[in-house]
Amino acid sequence: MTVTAAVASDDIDLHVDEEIKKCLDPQSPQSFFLFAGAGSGKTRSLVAALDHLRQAMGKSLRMRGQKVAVITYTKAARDEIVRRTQFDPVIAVSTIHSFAWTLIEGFNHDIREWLRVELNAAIADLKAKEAKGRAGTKASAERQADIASKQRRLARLDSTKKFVYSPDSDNRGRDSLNHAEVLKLAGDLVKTKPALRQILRDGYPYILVDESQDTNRHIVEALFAFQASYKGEVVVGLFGDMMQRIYGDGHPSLGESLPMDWATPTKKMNFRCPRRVIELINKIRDVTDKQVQIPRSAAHEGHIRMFVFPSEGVDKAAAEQAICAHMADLTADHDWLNEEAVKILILEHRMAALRMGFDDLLAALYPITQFRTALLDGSLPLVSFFSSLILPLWEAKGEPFAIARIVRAASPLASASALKQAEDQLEQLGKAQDAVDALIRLLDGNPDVTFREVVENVAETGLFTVPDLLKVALAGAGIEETDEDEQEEKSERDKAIAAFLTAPFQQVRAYTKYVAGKARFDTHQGVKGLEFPRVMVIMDDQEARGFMFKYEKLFGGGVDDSQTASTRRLLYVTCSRAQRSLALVAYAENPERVRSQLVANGWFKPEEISLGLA
Ligand SMILES: Nc1ncnc2c1ncn2[C@@H]1O[C@H](COP(=O)(O)OP(=O)(O)OP(=O)(O)O)[C@@H](O)[C@H]1O
Repeated sequence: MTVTAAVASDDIDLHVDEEIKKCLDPQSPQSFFLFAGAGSGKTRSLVAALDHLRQAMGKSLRMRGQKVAVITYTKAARDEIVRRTQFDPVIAVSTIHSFAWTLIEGFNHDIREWLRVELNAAIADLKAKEAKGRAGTKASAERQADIASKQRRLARLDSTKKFVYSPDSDNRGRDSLNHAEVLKLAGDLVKTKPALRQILRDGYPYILVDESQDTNRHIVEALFAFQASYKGEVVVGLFGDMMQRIYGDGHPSLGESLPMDWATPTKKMNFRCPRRVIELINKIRDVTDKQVQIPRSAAHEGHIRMFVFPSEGVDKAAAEQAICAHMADLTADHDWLNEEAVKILILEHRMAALRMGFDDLLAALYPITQFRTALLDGSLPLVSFFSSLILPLWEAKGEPFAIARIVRAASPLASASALKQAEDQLEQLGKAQDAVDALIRLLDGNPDVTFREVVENVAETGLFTVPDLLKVALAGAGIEETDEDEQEEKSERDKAIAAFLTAPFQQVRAYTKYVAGKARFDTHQGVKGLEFPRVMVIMDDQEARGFMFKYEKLFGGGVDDSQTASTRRLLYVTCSRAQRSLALVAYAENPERVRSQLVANGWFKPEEISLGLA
């Protein structure tokens, strides 16, 4: 066997993990920038680096009270790294927001002075805009309200002793900082306060950042400043891929003009995708940095197909169902017919809601900014009242023990104090049972029952405690019918809750599945970092309504501007999730133009694109 034959081509990137190990050597620490294409094993290299640090350095880090900081983009990614590093406490994994807050929490004086400068600058800016803008308009009224609110906050600053923040909430309290402020503040303070950089060095001599192309630019700049202050003492390791930059928060030119002392290992292989998908994503990438990936030797050929439909007059759900059947035939992979086994990527949550049947619920509440995060993670009390109490109770019908468990845990009728106070405990439990029966009768009796009817039923029997916002909405309904002035004064939020209450209760079932991540739908952005055997990407500019991405422009050979560029990057992310086969579905005003452009630019072969489903 010759020496070259012994080096299998699949090992071409093996040296990268060795290079990173060298960077982590405490005798000669070196920062590094590992940027490489999709599926190249960046996350795997991150975990390998952490394993190495735990083994080689774990003991000495623990003795000095130090930790390795890992910053991830999402909570799901954080949990995954925690799991893959066996919950080792020497590895401190956090999202960017909690990392930033750990750095600055308690620096109340610095926070106060920073806020004073920021608020004054923002007020001056708003006043300048107000002087230039037209008076009496909605924009002017909003500016004035904003100025007044910032002035009130400024006036409160000196009496605020302690600033508070929670990475997982809306931070609406008087002394709260908001998410954007915490990131900018942490970035600015690390850049300008040597003492803070020193604390960071003492606590975290290794800082590794996953998905750093999308990591907030203030924090990224602060990490560069930190590394520059302690060259040869600390390691900052950035993992990412500029082609997968899909949020506006990241540093647009990250990696350009990198300091000379940084190592830049690169990877060439894509371990995830089949050959045909790799060929496609190489083409998509071609107009940017021209990085070309190679498949591993055992990679399958795989399948890609593009289906283009007119944007109007198509039954989209039926078309997508038919595409699954078509893909099953084409690929001889019958799991395309299995709901659970196909990941369908949509551009915005509403597209999933329409397809799954919870559109009224989402359309009512999504526009309210303060509800949005909790609505999408399933924790909004006014909906979780239905999704985690009423729905499970109904689903437990016929299972007395399961019902009793829910009632005992949550019903005031069966609480310990209610039972204690009751003269006859059995009679008290009977009341709870009657309330359960009344609710189930209502739900069974009318498939179109609304959220309002359900909550009214529960309020009447007292089966569960109704959340305050729902109570207010129920009471407000009387006013709305009789007093038009009152109705006008209702806030957007109250209107949204009222609209939600008129939606069919049944919609909560599909909603619950979607927010629990158990549906086949996910957003294009939400699947960054993940992989699935069968992927269907739905591109529909019209349905996505004014979204920042425009597929028809990208496919139709429109002007190459920042919108086309960000759409191209998003397409790169979605296509590169596929492990076996990939179906792209575009709804376009001019399907024929899309087809000819995609064949002309070499992304697809003519037989891989169909107009409609022949
Ligand atoms: N050296 C390797 N040998 C075998 N499988 C690998 C190797 N490196 C990565 N993989 C596999 O390839 C897939 C992609 O790896 P990983 O998620 O780490 O890539 P990534 O570069 O972080 O991807 P992306 O940027 O697309 O999110 C995973 O299934 C992983 O287990």
